[in-house]
Amino acid sequence: MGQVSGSDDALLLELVGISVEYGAVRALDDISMGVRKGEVVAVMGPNGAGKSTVLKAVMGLAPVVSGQVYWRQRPLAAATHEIVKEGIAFVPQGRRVFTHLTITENLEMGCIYLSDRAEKARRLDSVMELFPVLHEKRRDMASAMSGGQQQMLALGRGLMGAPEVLLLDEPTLGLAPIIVKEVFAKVAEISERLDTTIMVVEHNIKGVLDIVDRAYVLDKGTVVHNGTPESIRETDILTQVFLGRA
Ligand SMILES: Nc1ncnc2c1ncn2[C@@H]1O[C@H](COP(=O)(O)OP(=O)(O)OP(=O)(O)O)[C@@H](O)[C@H]1O
Repeated sequence: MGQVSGSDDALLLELVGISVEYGAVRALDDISMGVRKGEVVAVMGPNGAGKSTVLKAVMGLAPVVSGQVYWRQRPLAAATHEIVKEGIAFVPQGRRVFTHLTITENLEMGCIYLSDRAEKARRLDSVMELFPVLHEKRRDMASAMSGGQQQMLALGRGLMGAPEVLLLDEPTLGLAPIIVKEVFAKVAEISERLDTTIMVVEHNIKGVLDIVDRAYVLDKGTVVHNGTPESIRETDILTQVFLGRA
């Protein structure tokens, strides 16, 4: 968890009254949430609660029917590729690495819009320093990497945009327990070393609560809890939503 800075409680990234509809399915129903500079915030909840849709709504990838996303207290109305340039990176569920490209080429895709070659090289160096495995395998094709290594690559590619906020969608999905620990440790390290603000959607409740400052619990498209990991551990809110009693 990085240093939470700023003179007030202003949210760096904020969703206000957001509703999303996929045809007849109301995936998010008037939700409000956000993240302060330096915070690591989790979004948790059962399958279909709307967690991924929260991140997609920020990135302009979900059909928002009402509400507004604010970035540094200003409405965020840019197209998806512009949002990345604004300083918000999205690491999608399932990693989505380019298997037919090398590790280096995959990383470079994270700042494809950048024409400054020296800056691109600087970012490559710093990402490879953070992820020694990517440096070691930099000339290998991504298809030759394990699931855990591909997740590190997806994180590294997100960081190539030098983001202020990193949005992570289920970074530990499908990984072995020992690798899950490594991924959480790396997310915590990114927060500590780079002071990156992080919003992470996770199904691994125990693991994620150990690395976040705060968490939102979603159920059926609404926010049913917002608080510290301690506040969540002290209530039975998770039992209620996961057993369908909320
Ligand atoms: N592209 C889509 N078209 C239609 N319905 C969708 C689409 N994407 C999501 N939904 C529906 O919206 C609701 C919320 O989905 P979302 O993926 O955000 O949930 P989630 O909490 O991330 O779930 P999971 O843990 O299963 O990924 C679900 O009912 C889902 O079926």
